[in-house]
Amino acid sequence: METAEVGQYSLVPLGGGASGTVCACRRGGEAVALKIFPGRLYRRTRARLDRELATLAQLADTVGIVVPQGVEPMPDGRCALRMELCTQSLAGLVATSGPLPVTDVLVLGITLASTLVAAHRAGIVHGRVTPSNVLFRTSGEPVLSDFERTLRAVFVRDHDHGIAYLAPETLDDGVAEPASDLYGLGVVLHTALAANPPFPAEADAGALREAVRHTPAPPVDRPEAPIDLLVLVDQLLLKDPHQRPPSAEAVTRQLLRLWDDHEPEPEVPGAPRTSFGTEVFAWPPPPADDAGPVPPVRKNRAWRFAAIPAAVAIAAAAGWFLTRGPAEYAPPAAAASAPGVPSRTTEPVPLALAEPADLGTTAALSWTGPAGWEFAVVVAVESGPTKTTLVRHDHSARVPIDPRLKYCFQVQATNGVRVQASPPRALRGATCRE
Ligand SMILES: Nc1ncnc2c1ncn2[C@@H]1O[C@H](COP(=O)(O)OP(=O)(O)OP(=O)(O)O)[C@@H](O)[C@H]1O
Repeated sequence: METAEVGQYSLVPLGGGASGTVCACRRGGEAVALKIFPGRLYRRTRARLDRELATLAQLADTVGIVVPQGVEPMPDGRCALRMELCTQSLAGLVATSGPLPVTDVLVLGITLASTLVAAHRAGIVHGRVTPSNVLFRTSGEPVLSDFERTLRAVFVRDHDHGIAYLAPETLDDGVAEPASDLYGLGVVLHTALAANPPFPAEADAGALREAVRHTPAPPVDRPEAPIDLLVLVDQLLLKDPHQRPPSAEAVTRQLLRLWDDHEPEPEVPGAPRTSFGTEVFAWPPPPADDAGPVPPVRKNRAWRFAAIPAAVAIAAAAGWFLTRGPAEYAPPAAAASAPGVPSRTTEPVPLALAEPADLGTTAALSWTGPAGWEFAVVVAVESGPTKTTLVRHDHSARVPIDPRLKYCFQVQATNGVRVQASPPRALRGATCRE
């Protein structure tokens, strides 16, 4: 792949369009993705973009999305949006590896549907959920990128761009609603299962518009896939937004039920495996005096993703738990076996939250839990809102609190297959339901 040197930057172009060219960028010891804009950003656009990024950053606490880290100047005077560098997109993955195993499709679906739950609850509609906007982290975790609607509004693309992936109701005016994101999820899952989108992307634009508007999506030919998964994909791709599943929550619940019933495919020795975590571009060899760390090139590493990312597993559990109303706690056993929560085995693991320390405007929490699991802290105001924050492998956290209010706390743990919750702990005499 062609590499350009710009000042101290080594740039490998990954693709792009009207809103900019995305490049993998190595500079010093750091590797990032840069979306380099074709023109300058006006002050008002920049302010709107900054607000949008701040809102997205809140979502990134609980679900997998690529949140750009900010706009920065380039050595050649252009400016660029800096993002974490992912390995590849779903579009790239199916182009090289073919259809994904059903296990991976379920993980992908649960991850993306949970992400849409969080986005839609925050009032954010993505509007372009497509296979090239589904990326994979180096860990293999699938993430949704390209949420920045501000850029799409400023750098307007060719009217026919990406119509193979767009919901029929958005073809004319581009206005997307939550149901349009569900259609996008259908396109993504169809592509993951069939290695092609439902309608051929290379078709003539007029014929493609007609097909997206009127032709029923062709069924996916995967006899080994659960029939309910194939039916769900068909429902997501219905032309009438009102006939699609009612919400991202409903889709997440349905996918989690399928996950609970699903037996992962046995590995066939020598058979090609999905490589969610494989890097697809090779950096040029570093100059001899460049001793800084560079990201490892793992061109042939096959990596099978068969666990739900911790953030998503916890968000799914918390989502269920929250639908029961403010400050209403599910008992730990119920949380672990709640419908919709990944729970292949029910053997409890030791997980206990110590008495919280009241520091006025913060509470200090600490807990014990199984090694290697990831944790999230649930903070609920008595008869008020609840917030869940992923803290990964830490065993303590300080959380901001209002000195006037009573709180309940809980810790949730996940190994990517199960979620378990600690008994709740009260602060200032709050009543926490067991
Ligand atoms: N953070 C990133 N890390 C790695 N690759 C990325 C990253 N962001 C984008 N890409 C890849 O760069 C390419 C260009 O992305 P871009 O978002 O500009 O356009 P697109 O996704 O192809 O089209 P659309 O405008 O319809 O979303 C895509 O192939 C995408 O998968």
